[in-house]
Amino acid sequence: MLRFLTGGESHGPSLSAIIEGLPANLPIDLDAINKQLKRRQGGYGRGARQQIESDTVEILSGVRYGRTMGGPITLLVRNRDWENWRERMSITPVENPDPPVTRPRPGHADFAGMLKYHSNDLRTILERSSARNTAALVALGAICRALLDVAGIEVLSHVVAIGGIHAHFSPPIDYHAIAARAEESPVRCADPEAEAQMIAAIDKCMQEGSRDTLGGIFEVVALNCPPGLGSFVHWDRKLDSRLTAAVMSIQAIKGVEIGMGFGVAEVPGSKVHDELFFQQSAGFLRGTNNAGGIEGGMTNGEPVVVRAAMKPLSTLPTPLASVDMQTHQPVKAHFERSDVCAVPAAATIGEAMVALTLADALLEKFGGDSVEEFEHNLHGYLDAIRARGWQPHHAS
Ligand SMILES: Cc1cc2nc3c(=O)[nH]c(=O)nc-3n(C[C@H](O)[C@H](O)[C@H](O)COP(=O)(O)O)c2cc1C
Ligand SMILES: C=C(O[C@@H]1CC(C(=O)O)=C[C@@H](OP(=O)(O)O)[C@H]1O)C(=O)O
Repeated sequence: MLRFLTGGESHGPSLSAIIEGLPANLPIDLDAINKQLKRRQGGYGRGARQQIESDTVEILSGVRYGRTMGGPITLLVRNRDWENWRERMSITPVENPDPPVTRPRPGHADFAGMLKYHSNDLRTILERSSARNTAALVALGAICRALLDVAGIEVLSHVVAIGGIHAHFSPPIDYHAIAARAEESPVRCADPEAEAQMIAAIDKCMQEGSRDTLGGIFEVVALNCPPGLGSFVHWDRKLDSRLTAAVMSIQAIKGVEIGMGFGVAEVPGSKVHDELFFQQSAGFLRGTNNAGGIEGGMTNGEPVVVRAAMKPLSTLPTPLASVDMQTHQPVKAHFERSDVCAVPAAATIGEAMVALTLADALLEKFGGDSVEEFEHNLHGYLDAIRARGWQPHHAS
């Protein structure tokens, strides 16, 4: 069983994470983790904070000579901005504390958090509710990718919509090509026409007089998952419920769908279900992948396709109506600084959450205290299903 926890505040000294349950001898590449952290910081529309931060990981336990040792792995990502917040984030009481921030931002965790944690200062709420913590999750996801690599699984993403502007792709869909093109795009969108319009829409939201924020949709795809990860036997073993919960846990994500998603409700079954074929040379084949690679809570061998809708960020430069939590007077919500659009960053975080979920599902099915044992179990299973006609298709 894979277990992980993160700690840390947005403007505290650092973020930290512990992950436990990964097998020994898994290769861990610091550059590969840092590459993912850099991807998360990128994307057109991010605010001034990303110019302060330059995220890199430090590994404090669980790895020796570039390989896991089988024990808990402890990670640290420092917050550079902490230097500017030392006094305001002091762990010990200070003589002149910062005045409390009392004007909750509609849409953020401020209002419910202040009531729930009996706080008169929304700063104590935003520090942990902030998506800064996703840097720790992306570092964890990067470690899990090492296990996915052993199984040949790739996790990719791209942005499919920002501010109501949608990318269009004509079949056949080549996920490698889409992800490679998205990697070059400032908004991580592989459709050049939509990309230009998305950039223009973000620019508009940065201009005086029309300042605002934008949400959107990203898609995460996991290629080469063996059939049979997850299970239908209990609600909490179903892979679709685990993937959607993991992606929904990302700040500002308000909808998650797998494959055709909500579209399945609109058309008859004959237009939804992916017909099954068999060819001696290729094994089992599907004509379509409306199920998004999951049937009955299990991977079916097709690409796993997860899409998520992100709301526009709630720290608005032209703040919305709020109420001062001390005086109960009508006020404008608190504003310091904010991202305008973080959908490209959220796509990277979505990949990390999918990688964490798939690593957990792989370990549940194949187990093993060492990578060698894990591989032995994995190959034993793959040989067994190959004997029944299954073949990997290494779908693009
Ligand atoms: C990568 C990323 C960056 C974010 N940046 C901001 C931001 O700059 N300003 C903001 O108000 N919300 C931002 N958010 C969203 C808030 O963290 C989120 O809306 C808030 O915690 C409330 O949670 P909820 O939207 O899930 O209900 C960001 C989210 C992500 C994933
Ligand atoms: C720090 C990050 O994102 C932050 C997420 C966030 C929020 O409310 O979620 C608010 C902003 O924080 P700040 O007010 O310090 O600029 C973002 O910058 C990050 O992604 O590294």
